[in-house]
Parts: sequence; structure tokens; C-alpha cells
Amino acid sequence: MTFSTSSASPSVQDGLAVIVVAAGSGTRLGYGMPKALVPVAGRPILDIALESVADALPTARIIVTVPAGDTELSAVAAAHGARAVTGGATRAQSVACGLAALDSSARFVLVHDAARLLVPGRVTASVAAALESGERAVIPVLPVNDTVRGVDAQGHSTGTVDRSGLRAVQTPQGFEARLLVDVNLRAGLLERDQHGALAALDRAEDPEGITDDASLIERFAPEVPVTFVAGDEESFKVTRPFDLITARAVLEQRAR
Ligand SMILES: Nc1ccn([C@@H]2O[C@H](COP(=O)(O)OP(=O)(O)OP(=O)(O)O)[C@@H](O)[C@H]2O)c(=O)n1
Ligand SMILES: C[C@](O)(CO)[C@H](O)COP(=O)(O)O
Repeated sequence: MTFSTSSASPSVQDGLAVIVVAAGSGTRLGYGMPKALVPVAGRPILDIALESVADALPTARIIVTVPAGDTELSAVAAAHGARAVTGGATRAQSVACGLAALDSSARFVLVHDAARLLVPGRVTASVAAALESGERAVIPVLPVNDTVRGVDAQGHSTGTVDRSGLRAVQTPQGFEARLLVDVNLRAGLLERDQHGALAALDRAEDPEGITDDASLIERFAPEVPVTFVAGDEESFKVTRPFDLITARAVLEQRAR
């Protein structure tokens, strides 16, 4: 399914909130500071990520999860008119912190990794457009380019996997807001207090196999289809130092 527009319609932005998760430590990047603060072409990753989101969704409400005790990322969020909230110990727990801060009027919610700082507006807009057209869970994906093999406990190949049946998953992932709240409640990542207010729960670890938001839908609301839209190579996640070289190159190319 494809929804190719360059910016989301005003009607969908009206009821849409975006949670940008930026509370990670960036261990694999190894800069000794939260990854979202690491500069790319002189600007913090979060600053560029928020600009990318705002390109497609200029009027959407944005919540940014930041590490406990942070002031710098919160200032970047404020400069974009976004609200900063303290995240959790894992990505999933940070998303739950963002959901607990959600306005009750939000009909749709997009969850985006700050680390995917260069997501093209077309991708964000097509996730929002798919929600507007009635989809309840929408994720951008790409085909897998490399040959993929299984591996056994000894580290030997168990054979080639048919990659025509595989997709690499990106963000932003979009959901009907009530659905994403509901699966987070069922997963024990969120709870409601006696007044009905949502609160994120501290956990030692995430439910097994939960690596993104759509996997919560698949586990806790399997009757809801997860719909694909076309992702983009420029939505890659900055994970290791090499990714910073690519990010700089993309920014330079866009500036030309
Ligand atoms: N407790 C966490 C962990 C991750 N994230 C966010 O989730 C996104 C994807 O996570 P990942 O790339 O794994 O980031 P880090 O956890 O920072 O990386 P690492 O595992 O190398 O420490 C990032 O934007 C990151 O800031 C978050 O908000 N809260
Ligand atoms: C959510 C995600 O970006 C989808 O590809 C990814 O699962 C984040 O997890 P990671 O293990 O930290 O790369």
C-alpha cells in the first residue's frame, strides 16, 4: 500500500501527536553523551530530527522523551515548541512515558526515533495519510538488500532465508492513539491510576520480543492488521559511528 504525499493534511494533524524518543544513551555510538545530543554538521541529532518531523507535520503536537536529569535536549525540544518528558530505561518504556503525557484529545499518535534524524517528509506524511484513511497501525518498511542466513548455536550457517518475505522496519510508526495506549496497558508498560490518569511503569526489562511499537500490536492486539508504507534509505537510524558519516553526507547533498 502506498500513500505518497509530501505533507500531512491539516485535518489529520489536528488530532495527531508525535512522540520523538530521544532518551537513549547511545552506547553503540560511543560519544559518552546521549545520542540525540551528538552533533551532525554542528547541530544536535534531535534538532535535525525535529526539523524533519515538522517539515511534514508543522502543526502536530510533539512530545520528546529525554534522559533523566537532562536539560540540553529539553532546551532543543522547547526551541521547536515541543514538550520534553523524562523517558524510561528502554525504548519501549520511553514510549510509555510519552504516551502518559499524551493529550486525551489525540486521535492518532506517531512514534519516531530521534536517531532517524533524516526521515523524509514524504514518509512521515504517508504514515499520517494511511491513518487518516482508516488504517490503525502503520509502519514504513524497506526490502532487505543483503543475502540473509540463519545461524546455529555454534555460529554455523543454517542456510539462506528467503528475503522476499522479509522487510526492514523504520519509524515513524503510526497508530490510532487509543490502540497504542491499550496495548501498552496490556503489556504492563502503562497503568491507569484511580483517577484514570496514565502512568508509565518502571520495569526490569521489556516484554520478550518487543523491539518496536508495532510488535506490541502483533502481540497484544493480533486482530489489528499492521499496514506497510514505503520507507526510505534516508530514514536510516544512527546507531554506530559510520552512520554519522552517512548522515553528514546526506545533509551536504541536500544543501547543494
Ligand atoms: N531508554 C531509551 C532507549 C532508546 N530511546 C530512543 O529510541 C531510539 C532508538 O534507540 P537506539 O538507536 O537503540 O538508541 P540508544 O538506546 O541510544 O542506543 P544504544 O543501544 O547504542 O545505547 C533512539 O532515538 C533513542 O534515543 C529512548 O528514548 N529511551
Ligand atoms: C524501532 C526501531 O527503530 C525499528 O527499526 C528499532 O527496533 C530500534 O531498536 P534498536 O535495537 O535499538 O536498533
